[in-house]
Amino acid sequence: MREKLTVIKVGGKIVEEEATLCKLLDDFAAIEGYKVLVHGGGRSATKIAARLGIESEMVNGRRITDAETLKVVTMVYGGLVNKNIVAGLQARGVNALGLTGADMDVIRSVKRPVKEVDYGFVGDVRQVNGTFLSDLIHKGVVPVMAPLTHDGKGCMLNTNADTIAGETAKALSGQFDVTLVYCFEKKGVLRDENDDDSVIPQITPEEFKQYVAEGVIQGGMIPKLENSFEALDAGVSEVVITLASAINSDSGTRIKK
Ligand SMILES: Nc1ncnc2c1ncn2[C@@H]1O[C@H](COP(=O)(O)OP(=O)(O)O)[C@@H](O)[C@H]1O
Ligand SMILES: CC(=O)N[C@@H](CCC(=O)OP(=O)(O)O)C(=O)O
Repeated sequence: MREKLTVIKVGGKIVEEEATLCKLLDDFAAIEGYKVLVHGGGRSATKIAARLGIESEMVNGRRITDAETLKVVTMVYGGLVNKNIVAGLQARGVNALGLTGADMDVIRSVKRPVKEVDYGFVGDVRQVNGTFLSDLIHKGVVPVMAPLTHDGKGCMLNTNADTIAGETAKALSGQFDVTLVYCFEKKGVLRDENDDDSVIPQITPEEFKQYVAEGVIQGGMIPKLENSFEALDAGVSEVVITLASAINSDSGTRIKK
């Protein structure tokens, strides 16, 4: 039987506020067994870019990343956000190691080809070094992954954090029985975004299509669910979308194949 591993992805709204981040780190530290934390930080990047006079533009949930924006996201995700989380986990007795995709060639990507939109320095994941990550994890290290990849030719690339989480979970599913948890500021996927108690307990691909057509699921939730179905198809055992402060409970939305 494969050993259990939990991959938690935490988004920008949770990491930018000290109180919600501290609670998340407490809860993450309490998870038993092997674990990986993947973080976003889009909101922090947008705010710091604005302070530097750089405007942010998102298209279909992805940041248009020109050369100046790439410098900002590399500093914010690979530096500020990642190291705050690593230090916070070390303070809680978790032996965290912060990684971008470039470190030890963990995640290699290719610059997204220009079609209708030119995303600039955005990377589509091609390869995750699951063996290296699995060796680290077995040594008692807890990887903390930033949403940055590299092209193998010297260029860092910006990659959506939900995608990093999905791809990491997929790469580790050969060695572990992986549960992927997307946690954010709502209780799960909601039937009515304004009603916190309208959590949809489980979603199949057919129901997903229906909810998108009805406008129930929209925006950033669409790629999150697409990543979830892809992860399940690739061997991840379970995918849950839930409230950040509830990662150690059974609440939230379970994604079904
Ligand atoms: N049915 C839904 N239930 C919950 N959230 C939804 C739903 N449809 C769209 N959303 C939106 O999806 C967002 C989460 O996606 P995103 O912003 O990409 O997350 P993250 O904070 O994890 O990066 C929520 O903040 C919410 O506004
Ligand atoms: C290419 C791309 O869009 N990258 C994302 C990476 C950060 C992220 O995904 O952060 P959240 O999880 O907080 O949204 C961005 O720059 O916003």
